[in-house]
Amino acid sequence: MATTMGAKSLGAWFCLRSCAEDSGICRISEMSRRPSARMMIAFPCLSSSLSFISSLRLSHSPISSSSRPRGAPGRPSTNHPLEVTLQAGSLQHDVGVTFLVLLGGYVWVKLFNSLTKRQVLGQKLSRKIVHITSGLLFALCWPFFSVSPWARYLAALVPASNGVRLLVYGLGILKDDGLVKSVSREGDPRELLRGPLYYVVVLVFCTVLFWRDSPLSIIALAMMCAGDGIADIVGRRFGSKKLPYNSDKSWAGSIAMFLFGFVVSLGCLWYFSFMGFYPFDLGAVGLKLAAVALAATLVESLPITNRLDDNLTVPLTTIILGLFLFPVKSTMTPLP
Ligand SMILES: Nc1ccn([C@@H]2O[C@H](COP(=O)(O)OP(=O)(O)OP(=O)(O)O)[C@@H](O)[C@H]2O)c(=O)n1
Ligand SMILES: C/C(=C\CO)CCC[C@H](C)CCC[C@H](C)CCCC(C)C
Repeated sequence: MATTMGAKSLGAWFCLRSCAEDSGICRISEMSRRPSARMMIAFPCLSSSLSFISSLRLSHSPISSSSRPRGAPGRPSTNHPLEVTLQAGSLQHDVGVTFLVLLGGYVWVKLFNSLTKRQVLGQKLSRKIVHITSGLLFALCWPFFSVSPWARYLAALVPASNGVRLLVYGLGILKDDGLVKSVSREGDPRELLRGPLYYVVVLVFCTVLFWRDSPLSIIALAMMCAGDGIADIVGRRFGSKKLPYNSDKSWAGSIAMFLFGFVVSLGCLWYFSFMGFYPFDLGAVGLKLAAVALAATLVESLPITNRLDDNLTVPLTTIILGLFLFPVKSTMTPLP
């Protein structure tokens, strides 16, 4: 208890020091706009359990020195022992978060496997819920990583290692009926090498390329996970009226995809804005987002699914159109 309090005050002191260095004047309101500070406010239990390392993270905000490439203007790169300690602290922190998210992903897929086994959920519905939730939950964990340049690469290890897992089981090197049942349509292990594998590849690309620097990543993931996922669930149940140009897809599925993709994207943008990553202005973003959601929905509805998987076409369309509508600020930092 005493250690935690001590660590927190030390962390707060580092934050004040960092704020003062960055802007000259530091106000508490400025602190609370920072993602790590937001995290502390929103998740006090998590923040206290992350204890000392987390407290040190207070000094690692997107606008603080550690996010700048070394040698970039603003603050000279030093080898001050304190800075080395802070960097080591955030590496430990990021490794810890990566491990927790990996574990979360594993438990999540297992949970749906067990619900399917106990016939609480049908296999198709269970697979779609895994499709809707896992990528989104993964992205919602991004704010818990530090602003170190290596954070995005560590985070990308989560979908990447799931990709390796899908390869191993999809190629039949190892057998795991539970995994196959939770993520395949018909229970054929080779299916893991298509939709699910593309899905985790898209997660890796969005994490490494856009990370929390641009709303593009989260919009692409919302359209792929929530939009495409709900189209299936609603379309199968209420999709009696088929689209004139595709008898496999329905108006109900496509309308649900547009609406749910749009609303979930908005929710995620608000969440990242609440965490302090980019501003959220409904008026400015609403129409653009609707245009992106419409384009993704149209592409998903085309009769091309046999040749091109929706897990590739939907995020790709979102990103291509989104690049024009939501310009990406270049903050890619080199690996240390
Ligand atoms: N716009 C849409 C999309 C899907 N569906 C319904 O959902 C089913 C599955 O669609 P789709 O996502 O294309 O399925 P798959 O390619 O089989 O599955 P996945 O993308 O998950 O691999 C369709 O047969 C259809 O009944 C729909 O009615 N309208
Ligand atoms: C069924 C799927 C796609 C078919 O269209 C989804 C496959 C999901 C992967 C096998 C598991 C992915 C795990 C995530 C990368 C991590 C989620 C972590 C979170 C905290 C639950």
